[in-house]
Amino acid sequence: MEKIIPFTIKDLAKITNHRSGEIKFGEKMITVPKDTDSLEFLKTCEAKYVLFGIPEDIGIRANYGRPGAASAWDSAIKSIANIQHNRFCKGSQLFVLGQLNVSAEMKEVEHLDFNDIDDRSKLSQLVEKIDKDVSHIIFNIIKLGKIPIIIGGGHNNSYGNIKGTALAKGKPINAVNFDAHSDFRILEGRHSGNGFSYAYEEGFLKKYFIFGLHENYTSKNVLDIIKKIEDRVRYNTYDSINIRKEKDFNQEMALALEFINDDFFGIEIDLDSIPNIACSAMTFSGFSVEQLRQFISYFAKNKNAAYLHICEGAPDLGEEKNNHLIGKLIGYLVTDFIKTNIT
Ligand SMILES: N=CN[C@@H](CCC(=O)O)C(=O)O
Repeated sequence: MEKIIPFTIKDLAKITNHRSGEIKFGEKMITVPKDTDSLEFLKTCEAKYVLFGIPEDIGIRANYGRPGAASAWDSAIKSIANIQHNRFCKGSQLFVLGQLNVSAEMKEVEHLDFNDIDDRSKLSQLVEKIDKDVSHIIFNIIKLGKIPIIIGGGHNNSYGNIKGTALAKGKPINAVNFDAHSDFRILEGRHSGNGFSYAYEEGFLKKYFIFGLHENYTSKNVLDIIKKIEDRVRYNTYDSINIRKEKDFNQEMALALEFINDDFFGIEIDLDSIPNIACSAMTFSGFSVEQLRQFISYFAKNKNAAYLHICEGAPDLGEEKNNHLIGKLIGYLVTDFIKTNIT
């Protein structure tokens, strides 16, 4: 776990706005004591959930996207530290592991250009490097019987989450992905658009349900591939649920759960499925925040839910005066997960 920058009690104190008569998550969340190995500490720690940040956007750059998602972790942890610790949710359920140290990699990509074939290959190689670290860390967390809550970063990190969980569980896992995009693009070198196809091809992902695909942004090629493997990969579209009303949101959640619930599954949330959220693939049309919150609550209730990954939110691409809002949204999603997760 040497690639982790631990989050200390001092870091937490700096971002918590203390008020007399109130108790904030920042006063109750668990951090690793000074000079203690995170993993050793985690073995003895009672908190069930492990918060882990991946402040990178290299996978997004390698996918011709707009960088900015590296800033979501900072924004999220600041918001989470200021949630009220009360009868509805307790900060002490969360261990703040810290963030993946990607500073060297982020420096390296500053001047790389997606349009240059050599640069693109360098970007993909760096994504592979991050994949290894992410899967190693997720493996260790899950092996200890804990539940990771991962704040990205690009959706490329679905690969490391799935691989790490599968290795820890000793078998391939399933995933449900609330997303406008399939991220099942061809195996052309790693990036944020092919985390699930790589995990599938390499045998870490068994069954995959994509919830709320945007019909306008899914290629014929991907639809054809998915059609051929529909015993293992299924989807519904946002358009068929919220626009044409051919399908019902709640019934679709039940169908998706039935599909993936024969084994452990990861819950993947891409914030580019929600309108007006600053993201690489920002949109004005999509499911509401309330639908997303209901989705997390619904899937978290199941004992097979192995982790939660929230990604692609990019405060740096948002309005300067309101760039705390993505962190605040992530805070709601994290507490929705904790409040209903019963594993
Ligand atoms: N993870 C997101 N993948 C989408 C969006 C790409 C982008 O614009 O950043 C995709 O590959 O289509």
